[in-house]
Order: sequence, then structure tokens, then C-alpha cells
Amino acid sequence: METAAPSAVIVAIDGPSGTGKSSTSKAVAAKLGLRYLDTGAQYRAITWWMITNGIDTDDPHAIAVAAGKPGIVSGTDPAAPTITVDGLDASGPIRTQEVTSKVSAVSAVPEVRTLITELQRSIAASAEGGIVVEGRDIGTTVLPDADLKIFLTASPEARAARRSGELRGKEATDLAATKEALIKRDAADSGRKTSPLAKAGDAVEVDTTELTLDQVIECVVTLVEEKRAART
Ligand SMILES: Nc1ncnc2c1ncn2[C@@H]1O[C@H](COP(=O)(O)OP(=O)(O)O)[C@@H](O)[C@H]1O
Ligand SMILES: Nc1ccn([C@@H]2O[C@H](COP(=O)(O)OP(=O)(O)O)[C@@H](O)[C@H]2O)c(=O)n1
Repeated sequence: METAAPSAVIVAIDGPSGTGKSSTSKAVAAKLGLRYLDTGAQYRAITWWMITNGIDTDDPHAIAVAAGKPGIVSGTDPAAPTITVDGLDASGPIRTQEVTSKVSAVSAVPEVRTLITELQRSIAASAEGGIVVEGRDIGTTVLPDADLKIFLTASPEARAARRSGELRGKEATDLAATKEALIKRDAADSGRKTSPLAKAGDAVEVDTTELTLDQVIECVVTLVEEKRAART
């Protein structure tokens, strides 16, 4: 493997839904000149492909057999991240409630995780200036040697309020239903056998419940800068 540039830093940001992973990761990457990878978007993309190709998302065997078929490509510019499936822009369709409700089942299939993990590692290895990678198992499984690992948390109430604020106007939603769906997805993601949502032993935990997004961004930027300074 090639030696990374001295300032190149690999940052893993994990945590459950609505803790601020995507917003924080994008902003930190943009501020520090790093690439950005949303691994949840990749699991959503493969789920969308399964749905549109008539694969039963409750059938792990059918998912495993089809897992290698879609061609998923992630663009890693934090100012304009992209995701395509077989050359088609998937950024809109992967955010529907149908995909959200099925993604945990698809992403629990070991063959799916093996393929997507390989893709994630190759993207991180080719980001010469460094990258922020966000997801559920980045610090534990995908990039266990990351320079900095962050685990974001927040109360279910705060996370549901943030999510329903986002959904309003797009699809019918209410706070209680959003909270219930979110807790159900957390339980599925934390309880699966292969590479569950988990905090790495050496991750820094940041509870974002009472913090503004700007405060979280500043906190992570400071932690990255400290890591960089310690290496020079
Ligand atoms: N600390 C925060 N305070 C208030 N709102 C936040 C905070 N962090 C993120 N948000 C908002 O919450 C929503 C979900 O954030 P997002 O970054 O998508 O979370 P995740 O990637 O962990 O699911 C977004 O609308 C975002 O702007
Ligand atoms: N590294 C990752 C990232 C996401 N996922 C799965 O993908 C789903 C969607 O992730 P996401 O990050 O887009 O979800 P939100 O938190 O943004 O709603 C999660 O609920 C997990 O089932 C995963 O298994 N491993």
C-alpha cells in the first residue's frame, strides 16, 4: 500500500441515526480539506437496487445471491457527495421511507457487508489527502486503524425531533412514529451478528443532545487538529 501524505488523516465517525454524523462529517471534511464518505448511503443504494429489482428484502439468501450485481459508485467531495447505482443517480430514491424501513434487513446480510466493506476500504485507501468516513461499524470493522474515531450519541427524543424536522413536507410523518421507527432501526443495527453498530474501545464519545451542530463540528475539528499536531 502507498504511504499517505503526512497531513493525511483518516477519521471514523459512527453512531445511531440522527446523532449528526452526516452533517458533522461533511462540514469537518470541507473545513479540513478531506474527502467524505457516507457509508449509510451505500447500504441504502444496495437496498434500493434490491427493491427495484424485485428481490424480497426479507429473504437473506436472495439478497446474498444478488449482492454482487449492482455497481455502486460514491463521489467523495464533501461539498457535493454523490451516489450512483449502475450509472443512475440514486441520491433521491435512497432517502424514501420504504428504503429506510428495509435497509437494516439488507445491511445485516454478511455477503452485502463483505462487498460494501471492501468498497469502503478501497475508497479510503485512495483518498490520498485523508477522509472522513461515517457509518455504524467504521471504527470497529471497516477502518480499525483510523487515526481518530468518534462515536456520536444523542437522546432518542432529540434524534426523532431532528429527523421529523427533516421529513416534514416531504412525506407524512409524526414525532412518535419517527421515534419508534428510529428505535427499531437502532435495535436491528445493534443486534445483528455481523459488524453491528458499536462504539470502538478507542473511540471518543460525544453526546450531541445539548450541543448545536456548530459546536459538534468545532469539537471534532479540534480533535482532528490535535491528532495532526501530535504527528508532526
Ligand atoms: N447538534 C445538532 N443539533 C440540532 N440539529 C442537528 C444537530 N446535528 C444534526 N442536526 C440535524 O439533525 C438532522 C440529522 O442529522 P444527520 O447529520 O443526518 O444525522 P445522522 O447522519 O447521524 O443520521 C439534520 O437535519 C441535521 O441538520
Ligand atoms: N456503516 C454502516 C452504515 C449504515 N448501515 C446501515 O444503513 C442504514 C442507513 O444508514 P444511514 O447512515 O443512511 O442512516 P441515517 O442515520 O442517516 O438515517 C443503517 O440503519 C444501517 O442499517 C450499516 O449497516 N453500516
